[in-house]
Amino acid sequence: MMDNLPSTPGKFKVDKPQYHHHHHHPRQLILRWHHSPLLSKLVVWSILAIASLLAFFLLSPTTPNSSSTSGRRSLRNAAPWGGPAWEKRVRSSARVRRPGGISVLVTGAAGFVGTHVSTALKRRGDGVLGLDNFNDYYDPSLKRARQALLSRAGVFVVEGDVNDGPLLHKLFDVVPFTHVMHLAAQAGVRYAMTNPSSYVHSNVAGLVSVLEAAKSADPQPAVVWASSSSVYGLNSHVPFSEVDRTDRPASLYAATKKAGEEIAHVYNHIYGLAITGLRFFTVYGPWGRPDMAYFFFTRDILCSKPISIFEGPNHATVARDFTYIDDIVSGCLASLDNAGKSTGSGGKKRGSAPLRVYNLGNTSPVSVSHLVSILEQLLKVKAVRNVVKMPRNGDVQFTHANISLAQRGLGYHPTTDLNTGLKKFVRWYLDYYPTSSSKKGSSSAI
Ligand SMILES: O=C(O)[C@H]1O[C@H](OP(=O)(O)OP(=O)(O)OC[C@H]2O[C@@H](n3ccc(=O)[nH]c3=O)[C@H](O)[C@@H]2O)[C@H](O)[C@@H](O)[C@@H]1O
Repeated sequence: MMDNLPSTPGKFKVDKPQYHHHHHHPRQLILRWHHSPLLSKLVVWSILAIASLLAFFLLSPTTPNSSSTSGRRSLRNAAPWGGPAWEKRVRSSARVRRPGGISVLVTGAAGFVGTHVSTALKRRGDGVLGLDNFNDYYDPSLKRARQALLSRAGVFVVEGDVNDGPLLHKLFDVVPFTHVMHLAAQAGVRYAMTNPSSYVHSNVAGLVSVLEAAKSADPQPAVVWASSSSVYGLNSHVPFSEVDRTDRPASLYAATKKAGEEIAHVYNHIYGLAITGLRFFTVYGPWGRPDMAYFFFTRDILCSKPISIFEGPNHATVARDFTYIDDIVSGCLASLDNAGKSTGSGGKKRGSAPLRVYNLGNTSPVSVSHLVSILEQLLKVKAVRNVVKMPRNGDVQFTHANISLAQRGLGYHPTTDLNTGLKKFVRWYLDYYPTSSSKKGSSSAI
């Protein structure tokens, strides 16, 4: 499956911005030199040379904000943006429809968490504008289905990349967003060994691009973004608390999320941006990510394909603090509501602003083998289990969140146990892939 993935997934090249820069026309410069024909000729030639160089760099597929591999996707694949009709859709989607409501730019809106957070915000009357590049790290048709869901809820998703600075600036020009919910990222712990550069591109460069746009915006929004439980890495102090060490990541994915937390400190310190990082603990549920174990275990169990269950050294169990999507959504909304205010404007800091990190977990780790048992019960199909030694490709043996900080700061109280949450996932799965239970031996539905 991994072989089909692009080297840099989803880095859709976006069209050049459609607004105009006001440069002096070259003729205005030339006219001043009309009394000296040689000089004017020289000037004309240098201007032409500079202009063609500029045109080369601006139109080349490897402009600074795109990775070299993204050039494989030609400009014609990009969705156009800009223009009065587009701006109207953007404004309408971002319009607040309740007193005291907030207006949120949600990046990664067609992603798993992004879709749920966007619809929840819209439901309570907040303004929401989505941004997503619809990359093909996993089946883009699932993202399109989520987009349809969002569209029915009144959320417009702009098709573009977080690395596209001009697009972000344009969005902030059109809408004075009060908040940014930055969820766009290259997820997945093990895939980082296959495609390391996509993690740097999305999770490091992409985050910087979003924070750059946010710090320049006037008013500056407060930023809430997705970090990861994986930042705890080799930490063995349980349950994981925000004060524990996070300087020993076990995967490049974790390292890019940890880098993001340090980058957040910089933008808070220099520009007065209010920033909250959320360390999500293995989030699952309806409309989830097909690259996650609970999802592909379900698919594979249904078609009697063997599944690999990892175990640690000396047959130690591997466990995760699986957290249900609705609990995560509550935590995200509470984070937005408690984000505090950015103090700067137009790139200048006016005072200190909050900088926070919260664990959003479930506080009850479950072994992978028990997760499989629950799925077997719900699907009424026995899994073909292969217990294998956990490969050394980034996984940690267990995660367990201490959530007291989020309880105090956000009123975060997860209420869904794994059994209940998986029941809802399986119900959705069988509804979304209706042939999956009858079509034995085929996994083509995904
Ligand atoms: O908590 C997080 O921050 C991370 O949670 C998940 O990462 P992970 O916990 O590794 O989730 P899965 O890939 O679904 O794996 C779940 C468990 O199943 C195990 N597993 C995975 C794959 C497999 O074939 N067999 C197997 O036993 C893993 O070792 C892990 O213990 C997400 O995929 C990350 O994007 C997210 O950042």
